[in-house]
Amino acid sequence: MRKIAVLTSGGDAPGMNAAIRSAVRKAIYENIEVYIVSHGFNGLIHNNIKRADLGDVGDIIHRGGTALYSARSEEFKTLAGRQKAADNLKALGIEGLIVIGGDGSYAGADKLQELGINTVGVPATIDNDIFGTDVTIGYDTALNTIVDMIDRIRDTATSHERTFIIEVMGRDSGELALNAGLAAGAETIFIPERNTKMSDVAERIQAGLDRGKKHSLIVVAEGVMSAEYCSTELAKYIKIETRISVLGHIQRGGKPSAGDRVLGSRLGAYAVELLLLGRSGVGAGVSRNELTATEFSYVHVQNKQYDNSIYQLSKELSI
Ligand SMILES: Nc1ncnc2c1ncn2[C@@H]1O[C@H](COP(=O)(O)OP(=O)(O)OP(=O)(O)O)[C@@H](O)[C@H]1O
Ligand SMILES: O=P(O)(O)OC[C@H]1O[C@](O)(CO)[C@@H](O)[C@@H]1O
Ligand SMILES: [Mg+2]
Repeated sequence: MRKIAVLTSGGDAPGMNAAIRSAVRKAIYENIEVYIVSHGFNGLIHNNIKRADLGDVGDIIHRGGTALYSARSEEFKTLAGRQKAADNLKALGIEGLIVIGGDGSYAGADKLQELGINTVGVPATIDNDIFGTDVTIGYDTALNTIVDMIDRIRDTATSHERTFIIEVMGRDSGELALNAGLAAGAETIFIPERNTKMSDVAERIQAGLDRGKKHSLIVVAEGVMSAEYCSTELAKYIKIETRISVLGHIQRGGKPSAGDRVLGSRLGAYAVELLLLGRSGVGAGVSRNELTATEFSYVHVQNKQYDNSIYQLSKELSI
């Protein structure tokens, strides 16, 4: 393989820049021509593809977001859109594509393969919802951001003796909510992977009040319900003063943690190695600190396991 391209797709994630830099520089190190595509799959369709040099990825390793811009491309979901994308790559002689993104981006990369482009995925999403890797690029930074925000909320919750309901991102995954809840010492965590009864939550809050505990933190994953809905439902069981806080896109921005930079650097370079080994249709990952490659077909059908012991521990510690 002589020419490859790199793009970022889906929600941006801190550490994507480290992965871009690593893929580009590793390719150059291996004497491969490397191209950068801006605006995700839309950029492929509209031919936003340019030859990259070492300097094109300089001074980005420490920045949040993605220097290549990202997109959610509806056109790429059509065969006609994907055909244009594949034709544009082939016209430049590009045989391999590294897709840095989430599960949706993997689905797109998988379909592009069918049109004769070798594709390798690099898992980057704050949601940590990709099977085949213990952790995705961006998750660690987002988790730390959320915990920092909840710490701030705790200050005011304590001062006013209130219950706060904090809504966090994660789409259908409870990973962010679960681990942020444990790390921030939340009393209650709602995640899509578990069914938590509002009546039980109200009972726990009441038991706390009876013991003299005045404030409470409830973390709710957006995949379960909104903070607003949670507040309305809780009010049916217990009369307490509540406030809601929707953390929103603050969770996605910011300087990548050292962990995300290391992960991005490892996986970006590994994706190049996989393409050079003739692999296609696989997602790069780390499992128990070893680099791994998992077939997209497997990634799509497997659900990432959540760790119930973390949920249990959080419950035991937050009485
Ligand atoms: N089934 C599919 N076929 C073709 N393309 C797809 C498919 N699913 C997703 N894509 C492409 O991948 C893009 C990114 O997917 P999506 O919006 O789900 O984000 P993601 O990669 O999962 O990242 P995140 O969840 O972190 O935002 C979509 O906008 C679309 O262009
Ligand atoms: O930025 P958008 O398009 O509103 O997407 C928000 C979604 O993207 C993510 O931040 C990443 O997948 C999800 O947690 C969230 O549901
Ligand atoms: Mg996704």
